[in-house]
Amino acid sequence: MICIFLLTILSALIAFYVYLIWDFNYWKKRGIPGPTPRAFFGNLPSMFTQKKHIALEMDKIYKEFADQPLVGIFSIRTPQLMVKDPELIQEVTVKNFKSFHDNEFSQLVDKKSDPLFGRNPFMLTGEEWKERRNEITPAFSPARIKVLQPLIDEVAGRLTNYIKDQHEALDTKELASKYTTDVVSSCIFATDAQSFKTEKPMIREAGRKLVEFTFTTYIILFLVSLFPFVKKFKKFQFVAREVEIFFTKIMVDAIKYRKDNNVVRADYLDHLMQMQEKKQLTDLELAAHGVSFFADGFETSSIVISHCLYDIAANPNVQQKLRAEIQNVITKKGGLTYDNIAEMEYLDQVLNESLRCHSIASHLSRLCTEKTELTGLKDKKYTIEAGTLIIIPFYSVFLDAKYYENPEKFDPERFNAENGGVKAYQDKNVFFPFGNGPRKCLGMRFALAQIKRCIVEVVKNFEISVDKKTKEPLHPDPKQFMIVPIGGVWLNFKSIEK
Ligand code: HEM
Repeated sequence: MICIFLLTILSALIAFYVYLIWDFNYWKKRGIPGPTPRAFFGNLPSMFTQKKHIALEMDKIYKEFADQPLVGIFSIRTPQLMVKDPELIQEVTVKNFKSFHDNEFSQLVDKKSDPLFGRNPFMLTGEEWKERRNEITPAFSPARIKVLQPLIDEVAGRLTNYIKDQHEALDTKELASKYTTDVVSSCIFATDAQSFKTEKPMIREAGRKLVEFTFTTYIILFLVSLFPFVKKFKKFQFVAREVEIFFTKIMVDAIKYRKDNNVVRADYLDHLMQMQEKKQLTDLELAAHGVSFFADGFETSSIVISHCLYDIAANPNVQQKLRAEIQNVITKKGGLTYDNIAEMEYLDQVLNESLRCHSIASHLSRLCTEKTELTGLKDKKYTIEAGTLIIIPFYSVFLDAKYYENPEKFDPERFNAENGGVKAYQDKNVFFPFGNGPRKCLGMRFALAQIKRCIVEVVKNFEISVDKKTKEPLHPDPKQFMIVPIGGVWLNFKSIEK
């Protein structure tokens, strides 16, 4: 009896092992090079062991296959294709977009399983994605963002007052999260999130729950990597029900307040209200739009702000030059309007260089939805099967010495006008911090407006320096999905007396 039992267990283990390694010849058969995968882990063990950030793990593979345009890798047992060559990246994201319009997350949720995330453009696929993106794009026009500028200014003022009241080094990620939470909440929900006043304000806590990867999230990601077919039958819920109820109520209240008090302001909320009338959207659908803006808007921008302030603090010459530009614009133009800030060329260079040195994530992803042929260098053809997940390792591309001289150096001058500006790198397809092609970041204009306003506010009012509590060189925290430094970014702020 025991023998039969042990034999059954052994057979099951062997069957499972064979299942795990069954496809490990996939890339070899197609003539695509790649690192040897390990049973159970594939080539990206840190996705689950969390010993190293996934960006560093991918970077190791990227460098190991330095001269290869494509590298075949495995996530546990599933073949994935790392596309490294800039021309091929352009083919996937732009030229052949019709075969690569979805991303890796889009298969995990739907509207039924997760009413809020299931309606976020980032998660949608095909026609529904297109429709939703078209619906919301006008809300991010320069005119609508300009209307929000006074709200952003007000929060920038709160930020300055808050910093002045502190007498020790501050964790800039935390500081920037307070700022972006208040800006985004004021711009979408017309509500003061009170991040600078209260220790744990409700909106910030709910926002935290929206973006954090919980243990359950990791289990789901692990299971779908192990058994990819599960995605066909089962969709998941990432936003907890209580968070869904919280944000739906905020959205409904904001709209009611506007209607009851006849508030007219041509902004994002106004755009949603017009859509509600035209398309008979439900409260839940409106809340989903609001939550998309909130979730996509506060965390990403706060990471970028904290990295950019770190770069400015660590490079006193850059700080001086930037402060001079800001003073100059204020003196000549009389104030910090949306247009005046947009005209600051050096600020743009500094921010772009910071986005290059510190990508917010390891890669973009695209799912191949129909068999497609890509054309590489010397007209070499590569056939990509439907279902293949494409990994575009932008973290590594931006730090590749082939495209950037002395890539580890923070040097805003590489983006100056004499060198062709940022366009020179965009034309070579080696700079795309907001993604590329029709699926490029929808909130880029808003992100730039809130980030630049924050940087200008801080550099105008404070001399900043890196505090010894910061662990240098910065090293990505393996426990976070986005690239956030271990231990935080601690800066000292010295008020500039006028
Ligand atoms: C500096 C801050 C930000 C960065 C670096 C950033 C970066 C990105 C990237 C890399 C993508 C994927 C693009 C692709 O696959 O080609 C993306 C998508 C997206 N972002 Fe952002 N983002 C930022 C801020 C924002 C903000 C503030 C919002 C909204 C208010 C936003 C809304 C979105 C949306 C809706 C998508 C999905 C677009 C689609 O799939 O059609 N992002 N972002």
